[in-house]
Amino acid sequence: MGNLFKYQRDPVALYQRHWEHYGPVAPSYMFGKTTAMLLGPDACGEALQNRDKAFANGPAWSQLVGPFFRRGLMLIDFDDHHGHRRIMQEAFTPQRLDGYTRRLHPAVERALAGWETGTEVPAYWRLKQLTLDIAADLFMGGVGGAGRDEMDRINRAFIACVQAAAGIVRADVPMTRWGRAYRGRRKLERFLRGYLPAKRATVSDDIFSVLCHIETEDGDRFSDDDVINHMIFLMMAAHDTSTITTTAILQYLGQHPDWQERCRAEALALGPAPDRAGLDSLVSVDLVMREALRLRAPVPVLVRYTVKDTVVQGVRIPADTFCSLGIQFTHLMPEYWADPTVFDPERFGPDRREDRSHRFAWMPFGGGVHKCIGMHFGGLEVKAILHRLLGGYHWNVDPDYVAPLDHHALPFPKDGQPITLIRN
Ligand code: HEM
Repeated sequence: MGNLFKYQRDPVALYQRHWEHYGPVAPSYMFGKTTAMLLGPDACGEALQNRDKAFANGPAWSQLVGPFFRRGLMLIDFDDHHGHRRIMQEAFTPQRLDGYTRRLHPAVERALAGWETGTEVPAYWRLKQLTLDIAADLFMGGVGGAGRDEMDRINRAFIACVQAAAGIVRADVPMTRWGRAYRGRRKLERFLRGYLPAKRATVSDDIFSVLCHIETEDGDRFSDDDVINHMIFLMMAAHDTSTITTTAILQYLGQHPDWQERCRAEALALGPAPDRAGLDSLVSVDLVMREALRLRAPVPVLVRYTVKDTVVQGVRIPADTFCSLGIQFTHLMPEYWADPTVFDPERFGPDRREDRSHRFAWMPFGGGVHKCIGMHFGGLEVKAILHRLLGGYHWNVDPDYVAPLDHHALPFPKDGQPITLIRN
């Protein structure tokens, strides 16, 4: 297993030790092979920019979650990726984002209606349910006959697919992470394929329908398999990352009542259902979101695989090397950030702009051709949830609380991050 267990215990500590010993390109042993850790903005930036096309996504991410998110946009490369990305880009134009924003508010309102107040709730799990409900609404246009139990099963299927990243038995074996993930994938496919004929037949403004009907100027369109593969990856990418971000923001705002008040004042000034420009004008919420994405990057490590020999920061990396890019580690480097572990959203303010200390100092959405295609949508979703939470509730979190993060796949608080919402 090599460094796998050390990673799961404390990834940043593991990366720090390698940085101190080797610098920006560090050998590391994992799954019986020598891999390369790329540490700091220079090494990560070189891999993300990928000037000599030596780094591929597919063979790297496939080793972690390949069978479950196969042919998702993040798992395909080069010309194939370029073609699919051009089509998918059509689903994220400014006009489409305006439409999604209009649908966001009622979806958030419906999802938040069931939240208990005055009693402790596990914020992470509630938000995960909420973002999945939003995804079902915005991505699928509602889920017709599917009730709460069915949606819970869908949520568990996504969780199983994501948790496969930490599987040790990497085959379809019952009672293992991969076994559960294979079952989850089959469930998701059945679920989505059931809606496909109706989505092909009529045009609506949800992402499922958009993927069924979009066409580039050259007439390129997605096949049925493409639509299903992209939907499964998109729904996972959209709901997991937004959940982690919103959970972290709830924690920090609960520990910093001054920031909570500042954000609330902005939210209340906007009215009940702000449009995209309105959400984008939530300046303090934006600073807090950037800081939360720095301190708790939802994707703390990116992975790549070298398809030919290459050189990073003067160090030769041979072909067929699995590489991990230390995103979270870079976000905490004192060389680029003042008091890096302290919550200080003003560091992103116009007077300081610490994120400009290096082009790749802050990269929660990655960079280069695979940079997150949903980053604007994700920001709008997080802000729409916060806008409603701040407008309706307040909350406190013990200033000494440190989220006990599970690092088997994407980082989440093992205790669910308990929180008590009080109505304003
Ligand atoms: C806070 C929210 C989010 C974060 C932190 C995040 C992070 C990332 C990162 C780091 C990557 C790059 C992966 C790589 O280079 O290997 C990525 C790619 C991607 N993300 Fe996001 N993401 C977020 C929200 C979303 C949302 C809301 C969607 C969809 C609506 C989405 C869809 C995608 C897709 C399709 C890719 C693959 C892009 C490509 O390979 O061309 N993400 N995301």
